Amino acid sequence: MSIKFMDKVVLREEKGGAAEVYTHGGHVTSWKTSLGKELIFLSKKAIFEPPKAIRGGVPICFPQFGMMGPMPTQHGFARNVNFVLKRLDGVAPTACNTTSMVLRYDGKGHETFPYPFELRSTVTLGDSTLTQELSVTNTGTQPFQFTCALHTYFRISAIDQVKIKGLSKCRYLDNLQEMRELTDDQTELLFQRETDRVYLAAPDSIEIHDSGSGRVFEITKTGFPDAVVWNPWVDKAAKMADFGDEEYKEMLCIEPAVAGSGAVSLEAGMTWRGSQVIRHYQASGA
Ligand SMILES: O=P(O)(O)OC[C@H]1O[C@H](O)[C@H](O)[C@@H](O)[C@@H]1O
Repeated sequence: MSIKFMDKVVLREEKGGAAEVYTHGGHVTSWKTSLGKELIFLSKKAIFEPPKAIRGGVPICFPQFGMMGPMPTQHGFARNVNFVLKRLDGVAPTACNTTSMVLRYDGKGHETFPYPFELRSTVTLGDSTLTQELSVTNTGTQPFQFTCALHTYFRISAIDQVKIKGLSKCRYLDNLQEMRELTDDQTELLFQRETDRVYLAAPDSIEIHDSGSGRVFEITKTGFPDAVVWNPWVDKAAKMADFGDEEYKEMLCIEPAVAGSGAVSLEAGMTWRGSQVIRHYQASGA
């Protein structure tokens, strides 16, 4: 792992849980239980050198998810630039379980996205929960459209030990079949190969059940209509310079997204909001 000096905020909650958020990309890179167990995947080969995006954690994809928008670069540019720490009204200076970071863009620097905006991400650590709230304000005079995602990399015991509940019968776009629209006919989603899907109008509650650790992650999203599910598997892992060849076995991305269901249109002066709350618990009998 290559690390240059970068600012990060360490969040702590009363029971002993902790999380880390870098100002680079407003990027959550770690979330640990009160027993010190890491819940978020961060690649051992992650490169901490702006403008490179950090591999793992929770990259904020904005103002574009994937190639769904006018920009030539995958996932927009918020994950490549520095956010500014924002003072939270009504929060005591000693409170250390929440942080708010802001990216202000003046519409200059990206020819294909000439629209000023303010993007704010607020991360709050609770007892067994991590909440991330995004807001986007159009600070310009023209309406604009955006797609986005909270590209969350979960740390799992082993990819053959996890299943996803909540996506059965959902329609999805398969990124491995030129975005062909299909329906998920499995009752639970298991992983035996590369998976890269945009679930359309996905339920707001999705669960990861990890039988290896006995852990359940319950993801509750609001504002994001879609959910992306991604695991690069063997060949794609081998092609990524900042990702270990075997690391696909320890991670799984579930990403609340504004993607296949269509972009958000934001009028001048208006604000859009989206959030996810991730709760973890041990399954009974585990
Ligand atoms: O390599 P990145 O630009 O970080 O993208 C990583 C992955 O992000 C999303 O999950 C997309 O659906 C995938 O197609 C992409 O490979």
